[in-house]
Amino acid sequence: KEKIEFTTEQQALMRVITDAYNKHQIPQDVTKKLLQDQYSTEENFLLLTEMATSQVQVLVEFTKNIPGFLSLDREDQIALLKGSAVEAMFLRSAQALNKKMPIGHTEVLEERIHKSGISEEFIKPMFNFYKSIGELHMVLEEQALLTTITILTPDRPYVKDQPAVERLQENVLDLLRKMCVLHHPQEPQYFARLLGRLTELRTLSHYHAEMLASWKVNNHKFTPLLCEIWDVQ
Ligand SMILES: O=C(Nc1ccccc1)[C@H](C1CCCCC1)n1c(-c2ccc(Cl)cc2)nc2cc(F)c(F)cc21
Repeated sequence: KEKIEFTTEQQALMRVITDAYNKHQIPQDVTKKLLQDQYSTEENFLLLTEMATSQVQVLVEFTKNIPGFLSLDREDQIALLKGSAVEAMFLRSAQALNKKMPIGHTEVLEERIHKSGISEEFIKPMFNFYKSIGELHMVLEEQALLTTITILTPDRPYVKDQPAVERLQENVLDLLRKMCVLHHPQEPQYFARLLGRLTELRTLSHYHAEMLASWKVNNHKFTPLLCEIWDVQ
């Protein structure tokens, strides 16, 4: 049985990333609203654009806490944020859906998302992804590290100094690998499965602009920030 040791740097990194991740409150707001009422497709679209806009703002704050992120080239910081915002939102959505809830709440939530106005063709791939995240039963630290790894993806468009991003990402990957052995000792392949989800996440995120454009509403209005980050309008 492998004895897991964390260096002092890794312990500090884990604490900083987990604390920053815990500051996010949006997913609870979304699930609470969705469980409270059945909204029209217009109201759901507005809720999505509002939530997604604040999610981007929260993501910017989160990245400031990633050790070394602010030392990256300024334009590369923007490229990493722009390249990961949609994926981070879908990851948060998956975690929101898979949170432990009172009996029957998850079914209501799923039903309301099915009926939210999203076009049928995207329901299946989206819920497949949510289910595949749920099956992993990630602990909070793993969720926070996986989001960080998504942000620190070196091969995003327009990133100039990829090696600098790789160095930061490697530290987080090393830490995540240890956390996986610690929390899932019976599943030696768990870390690999976790990283495999990032491929599924990237594929799902390719559809996001189409998912929004095909939302069953007459007027697809976006905030300026979403137009910037989400390649819409
Ligand atoms: O807002 C959202 N997700 C969000 C989460 C975290 C942070 C920011 C946004 C939206 C809702 C969907 C129903 C209408 C209202 C918005 N949302 C999505 C979702 C996101 C983007 C596209 Cl293109 C399609 C679906 N999947 C969800 C799963 C959940 F358990 C869930 F609770 C909310 C979810």
